[in-house]
Amino acid sequence: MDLPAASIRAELTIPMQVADVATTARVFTFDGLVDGREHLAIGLGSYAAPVHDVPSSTAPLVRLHSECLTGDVLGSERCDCGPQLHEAIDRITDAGGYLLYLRQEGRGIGLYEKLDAYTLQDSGLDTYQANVALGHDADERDYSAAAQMLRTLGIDRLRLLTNNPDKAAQLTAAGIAVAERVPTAVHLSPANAAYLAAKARRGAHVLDVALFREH
Ligand SMILES: Nc1nc2c(ncn2[C@@H]2O[C@H](COP(=O)(O)OP(=O)(O)OP(=O)(O)O)[C@@H](O)[C@H]2O)c(=O)[nH]1
Ligand SMILES: [Zn+2]
Repeated sequence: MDLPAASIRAELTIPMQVADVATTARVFTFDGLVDGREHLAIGLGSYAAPVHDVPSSTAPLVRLHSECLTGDVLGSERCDCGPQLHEAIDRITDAGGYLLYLRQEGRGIGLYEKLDAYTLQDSGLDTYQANVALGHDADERDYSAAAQMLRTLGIDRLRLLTNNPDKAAQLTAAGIAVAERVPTAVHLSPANAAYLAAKARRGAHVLDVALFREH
């Protein structure tokens, strides 16, 4: 699939403190992304160093993290996005790689629509049925911009931290080699059990029960 080339718009260093872990992030913004959204690439560990210092022989650990304001910022327990974000920051800081923070709130339907979908879920629909009831696809995410960002950073081969095979399939179709799919933990809480069960039932995610972590 031919994607137009993007370019780096700015590159800056941000010192971070996440939970107990202090780390440094190298943050990139981009021009020319196909969906016009303000996605970030965040280099961690050895990739927090300027790109030209990074050895090209190692496949970086990469997570495509879809924005979830309620989970990432507010600590909502309706989903497992917040703990997965923190897990990704820890693991990528150790291994070296990139967190792509993708502005795909609500699997691409936006924040207000996601909250409407939550209301429908409170009256009995599951997470995918609620999207469809609102006139959306079950999952509207397209990872073309993520592939453009990776190309721009000089990454054409990576290890992908995810339980979602669609992310690997879309990157592969865009010409990025996924050397390995590294499972992310499943962070189980009473409030997100139905959501995780719906994901497992739909079968589009590989949820390894051994990786379920109780809060
Ligand atoms: N529409 C909708 N979006 C949701 C809901 N719960 C979480 N999300 C969004 O789903 C996205 C995260 O997707 P998940 O299916 O949890 O995980 P994933 O990114 O596909 O897979 P992993 O890489 O394994 O974490 C974020 O954008 C959340 O805002 C929901 O009930 N409805
Ligand atoms: Zn979430």
